[in-house]
Parts: sequence; structure tokens; C-alpha cells
Amino acid sequence: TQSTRPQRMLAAVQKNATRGDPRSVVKAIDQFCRQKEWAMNVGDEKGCILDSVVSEVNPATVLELGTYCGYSTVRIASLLPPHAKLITLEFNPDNAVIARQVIAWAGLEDKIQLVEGASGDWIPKMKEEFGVKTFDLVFLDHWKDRYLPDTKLMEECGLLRKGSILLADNVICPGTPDYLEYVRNSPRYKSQYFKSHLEYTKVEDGLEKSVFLG
Ligand SMILES: O=C(NC/C=C/[C@H]1OC[C@H](O)[C@@H]1O)c1cc([N+](=O)[O-])cc(O)c1O
Ligand SMILES: [Mg+2]
Repeated sequence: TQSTRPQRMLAAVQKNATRGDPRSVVKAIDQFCRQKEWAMNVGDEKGCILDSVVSEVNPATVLELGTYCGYSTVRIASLLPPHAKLITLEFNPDNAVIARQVIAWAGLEDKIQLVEGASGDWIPKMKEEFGVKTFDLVFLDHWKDRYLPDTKLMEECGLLRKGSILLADNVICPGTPDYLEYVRNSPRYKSQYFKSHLEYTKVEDGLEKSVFLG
């Protein structure tokens, strides 16, 4: 039976990356996507911007919306301080199966909790289910029409504190116009655009970094 692209991506990780070496996992996926098959990982160019924001924030608690195959999950977790925790939400069970194996290959299971289901269902349960108070950093990379409603939901559920950072992928391509308008015009956020390119292409895209002002 025919394999899926995530399955072929995992095979490339297991073939080319070193167990327990997160950066080699990131490198193997980027190589696969550049040389074999494009896939919707944040990628190496935007990934460097992601790295710099993660390093600057040095978060103790991170929420990722949209795991896909775990590329950005591994990339973020590899930079976290000891005892820091990353919770990542993935809607598609087939992607979750792959992501768990990519995370395991990187040896980052202890830092990462992958939760399967819809962000809209899980965000209101974060405190009671995972003992989270607030998130220092949120990486938004799931369905583009969910960025705004989920951001409002995180505000309502008290998951953001003064200084929490939202970092959103794909604000140009595929685009998240309603989210951009909100974080750029709301008095509750200070927003900044990092111009880049859609992963593995020359098409413009970028990351929007927004600080919640409380
Ligand atoms: O839809 C995108 N991401 C949404 C992903 C959604 C995830 O949750 C549902 C699905 O199982 C996937 O794992 C996307 C699409 C493109 N693109 O160029 O089409 C580029 C990107 O960086 C993207 O994050
Ligand atoms: Mg993306």
C-alpha cells in the first residue's frame, strides 16, 4: 500500500538523523523537503527566526498549535531550559502518530506533551488537565482560520499573562488576515512582523510576533 508523505518524512529522519540529536532531526527533515518532497514544516529560514525568539523568551511553558510531523516541536524543545514544558496540539491522528516518532527519535519525549484533538476543545481545559497557569510562548501554526478565535479563547481562559509572546507562522502565505488585523490594532498587543519566505520556496511569508500587554 502507498505510503504517505509524513511516513516518508519519518523514514528520512530514521535513515539520516542521529537518535537523540534534535538538530540532526531538523536537518534531515529540511533536507528531505528541499531534495525530495515539499512539506508544510516552518522550515529552515523561518526556523532561524523561531530559534531567535525562543532563545530570547527562554520560556518555561510553551504551547504549539499544529504539530503536523513535529519539526517545529523538536526545533523549539531543543532550545528549552531544563524542566521547561512544551504542549503541542494536533488534530489529525495520522500526523500525531508520525510526530510522536519524530519526537522520540530526537529524544525529547520528556519535554514535550503531544495532545490529540481540536484546539478549541483543549484550550479551555489546559489548566485543569495539564496544571498550566499561563504560557510564556505560543507558536500558532495550525488551521489559519483558527488563529484568531483561539487567541481570543486563550485570553478568555486566562492562559496569557503580561509579556506572553504569540508567534504566528504563515501570516502572509497562506495568510491569516483577520488575526493580523487583530494583533496589529488591538491595544492589548504590541506586534512585529519578521519578513521571510514560505518554507523551501521564494514566495514571501513571515512570522508575526505579538506581546500580550495584559
Ligand atoms: O495549513 C497549514 N498548516 C495547518 C496545519 C494544520 C494541522 O492541523 C490539521 C492538520 O492535521 C495539520 O497537521 C500550512 C499550509 C502551508 N501552505 O503553504 O499551504 C504552509 C504552512 O506553513 C502551513 O502551516
Ligand atoms: Mg506553517
